[in-house]
Order: sequence, then structure tokens, then C-alpha cells
Amino acid sequence: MTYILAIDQGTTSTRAMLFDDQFAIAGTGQQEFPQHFPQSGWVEHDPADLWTTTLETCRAALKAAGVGIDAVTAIGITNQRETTLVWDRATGVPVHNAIVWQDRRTAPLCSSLRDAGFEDTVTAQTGLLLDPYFSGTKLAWILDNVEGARARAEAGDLAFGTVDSWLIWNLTGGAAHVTDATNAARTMLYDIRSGAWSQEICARLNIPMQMLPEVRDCASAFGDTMPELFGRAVPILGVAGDQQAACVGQACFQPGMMKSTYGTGCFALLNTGSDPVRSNNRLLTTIAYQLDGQTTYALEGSIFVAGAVVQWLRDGLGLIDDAAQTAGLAGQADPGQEVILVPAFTGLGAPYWNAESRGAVFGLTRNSGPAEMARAALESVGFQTRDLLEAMQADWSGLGETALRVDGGMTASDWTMQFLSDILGAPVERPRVLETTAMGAAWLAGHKAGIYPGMEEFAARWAVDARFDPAMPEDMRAARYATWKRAVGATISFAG
Ligand SMILES: Nc1ncnc2c1ncn2[C@@H]1O[C@H](COP(=O)(O)OP(=O)(O)O)[C@@H](O)[C@H]1O
Ligand SMILES: O=P(O)(O)OC[C@H](O)CO
Repeated sequence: MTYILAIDQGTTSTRAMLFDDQFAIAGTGQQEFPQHFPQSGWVEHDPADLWTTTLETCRAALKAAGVGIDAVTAIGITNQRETTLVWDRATGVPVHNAIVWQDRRTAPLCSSLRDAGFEDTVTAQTGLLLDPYFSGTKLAWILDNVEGARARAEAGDLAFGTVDSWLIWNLTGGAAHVTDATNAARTMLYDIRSGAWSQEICARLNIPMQMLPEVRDCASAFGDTMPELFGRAVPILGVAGDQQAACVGQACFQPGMMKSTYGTGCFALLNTGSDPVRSNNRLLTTIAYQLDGQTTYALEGSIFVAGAVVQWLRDGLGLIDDAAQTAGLAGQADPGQEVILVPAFTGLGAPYWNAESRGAVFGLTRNSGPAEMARAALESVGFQTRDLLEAMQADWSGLGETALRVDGGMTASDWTMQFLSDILGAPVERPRVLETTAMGAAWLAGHKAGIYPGMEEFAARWAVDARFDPAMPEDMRAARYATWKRAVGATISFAG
């Protein structure tokens, strides 16, 4: 038996999974690591935590499976995207903590660049918006704020990378400074059409281009691990950002296919094929995957609060002890009350991108209670997904009748998935294998290694666990969505 080791380095935990040659999971390792919030709106990770949890979870997965390293053919890596690291090329020592994708410290820099009319250039080249979410302004912040960093960068002594690059650097003992096209596409420094770093954007942000990693296809030879780490050198053959890896793991290989991942937040990616579609509705244009030099593009919508609204019911309001209780509560809600929760706890993401909004509840009566709040919380996830779908439909005519493929922790809630289908007016499919992100990374590496089948056969193996079809009458769907839109409008206008 041969295996692929998939590393999934996420925002709150690192996981490693060993997949056998039939895609069955033979062993898993998982570790959480500390989040650092040095100031309001700032989020950092210790780069050493990202690396050591990776190493330890890989070893734990091998141990759990009882598999020796000789049976591991290759490694695939998937990772939290946009998170920004800078380290010394000679010593491998980072010059600063990793600045996490959620960090808003560069909001003033982004505003001034926007005011100067630079967003058009950014969107035209990178497909992104000029937002602190992406790596570019975080890297500029490090160069501007860490003493001596700029001079060292200009002298060629510092390397920049997203988390994949940092892990590969460490796995290969500093031999490889590389990334893949999907991670590059999230930096706001990469021209997704020409497939090259943007000289114009780097110059504007004052970023020396010798800091940037070499960009490769998602299934490529990224480097070999140092033999002393696992007992043998193992090639790293697959890399993709986590949402893109989920798109691959969900086998969304045809234009018009779409996946949506419901974890803490929600990220929906729609495959638009070989043409990058420019959004008129504030969605992101990004790279879904790049294989054999061929780039496949996607439209992406990001929602900041999905499962997090359930965590708020539990930890903030104390209405439930466990996420799974929400469905039972929601089912008891009074059908006559229309309570709407807009969970803009940290502003609104796509398609609104309103950083100033905060959460709001509408339609409370004297009879509203935990059941109505639970229902409103779960429904908010469906309403927000409909917002994304509406934007995608407006941007691109190729969005067909295909079902939405879902994954992530919140898809365990049948109630939420049924409402999602009802409010979208479209089928929703939950796959049998929910580990789509790790499986996507494993497929990239295993396909390159020649132990996994090609795209078509891999796609044919995708199997449904549950399908949810719309059951809500059309007039009710329209009325309920119109109420949601009014609630969002009021939330945004309240923020001023
Ligand atoms: N049965 C459930 N009903 C509703 N929400 C759930 C349920 N199970 C898990 N969740 C939510 O799913 C999220 C966890 O999903 P996960 O994919 O592990 O997230 P992440 O990768 O972002 O940490 C949590 O926010 C949790 O509240
Ligand atoms: O680590 P996750 O699963 O929260 O995903 C984070 C995204 O990649 C951020 O863009």
C-alpha cells in the first residue's frame, strides 16, 4: 500500500492526514495553536507554531496509521491563505510574527491607496479588491515597521511567503523558496492573467521583488523534505490554498460547478473555466487551480460569519451548550414571527464589503425567544449564501443548474442545509467524504506522483451523502429574501 501525506495548516489548527491509494484516511494528527491579538483588529500567529505543529501532526498521523515513511509517496500541502511571513534567508529566522488574513491593521494604507485611485489597477491585475485581507499591504507594513527590514530586503537577505512557502522552506531546510499559483493569487501582488508578479503593484507598495517566491503549478516538484525530519526525503508534489484545495477535493472541475465551505466563515468558489471573469458585484476573481501550465479561474465570495454565529449563540448568549442543539431549537420557532439576524459582527464581506457594519436583529416581539434566535442564526447563513449566488449570477451567465457542493463543520446541520436549498431555490449536495480540503491537496500530490487517477476518474468517485432539494414555495422564497435584503440595507445604513 502507498500513501500520500496531506498537511492542512488552518487558521486555528494544523492537521495532517494520511490517505491511502483508495483515498481512505489511514491516520490523522491535529493540534491547535495560540492566536495572538496584540491590538484591536490585529491577529498574529507565531511562525514557529505553524512549523512545529506541522511537523508534529505529520509524525502523529504516521504513528496513528502505523505506517512507515517508506510507504509515503509524496506530500501535499494546503493552507490558510493570505497570511504573511517574512524571514531571513541565511538563518531562517522570521523578522516578525505572521500577520493573519483576518488582521485589519493596514486599513488606513488601503484607504489611502483607494483614495489615490489605485484599486482599479489592483483589481485589473490581481482580480482582488484593495483590502487589508490580502498579503500585499501586510508585507508592506512589515517592511515599513520592523527596524532594518527594508534595507535587509533590498539587499536580498529576506524572503516573503504565504504559509505554504514558509512550510516548504522549513521542510526542505531552506532549499526551496516557492509557492503555487493559487496562493500567489491571494497576495495582491500577482497578475493572475499573465501569471507573473506585478512590477507595478510591487513598485507602488515599495516591495523589493527579490523577496518573492517562485510560482509553480499546483501539482509540481516543490522540493524534498530533509531526510532527518521523517527518516527519509519525501517529495512535496502538491500545493493549493485551502479554499482552492476544497474546490479540487469537491471535484468542481467543470465551468459552472460551485462549492461552498461552511466553517467559522464561508467561502464559495465558482469555477469559471479558462477565462478570468471580472466581477461587477464585488466578488473576487481568483485562480481555482493551475495544472500543466493551464490556469482555471474562479469567482469567490467570502462571508466572515457562518458557523461563528452558532458559536455566538453558545458562547456569547449561552442559549445552547452544543452547536448540534441549534437545529432542534430552530425547529420549534414560531412560523408566524419573522426574526432576522444580520451577523455583521466584524463587518460584512462579499458582496457588501462594509467594514463598519455590526450585527443587528430585526423583528423581535415579546414572544421572541431562544428558538427564534436560533432559527435566525442558521437562516443567516442561507441568506448570505444567496447574496453570493445572486452576485455570481449577475457576473457570469455560465452559472447553470448544477447543485451546490457543500462541506465544512456546519454542513452537519441538516436543518441549515435544507434552508440553504430552500432559499437558494437550488439543490445542495453534501459529499460522503467531508475532508475535501485535505483530499484536494492529497489528489494534487498523488496525481503528480502517478498513484492517483486523472481528473475525470477522480471526479467520478465523488459521491453524495445527502442531497437537499428546495421545498419552499417560490413566493415565500422571494418574500423572505426581500426581507433579508431590507435588514442588510438597514444594518449598513445604521453604520453610517
Ligand atoms: N451541528 C451543527 N449545527 C450548526 N453548526 C455547527 C454544527 N456542527 C458544527 N457547527 C459549526 O461549524 C463550525 C466548525 O466547522 P469547521 O469546518 O471545523 O470550522 P473551521 O475549519 O473554520 O474551524 C463551528 O463554527 C460550529 O459552530
Ligand atoms: O483556515 P480557514 O479554514 O479558516 O481558511 C482561511 C481562508 O483561507 C482565508 O482566506
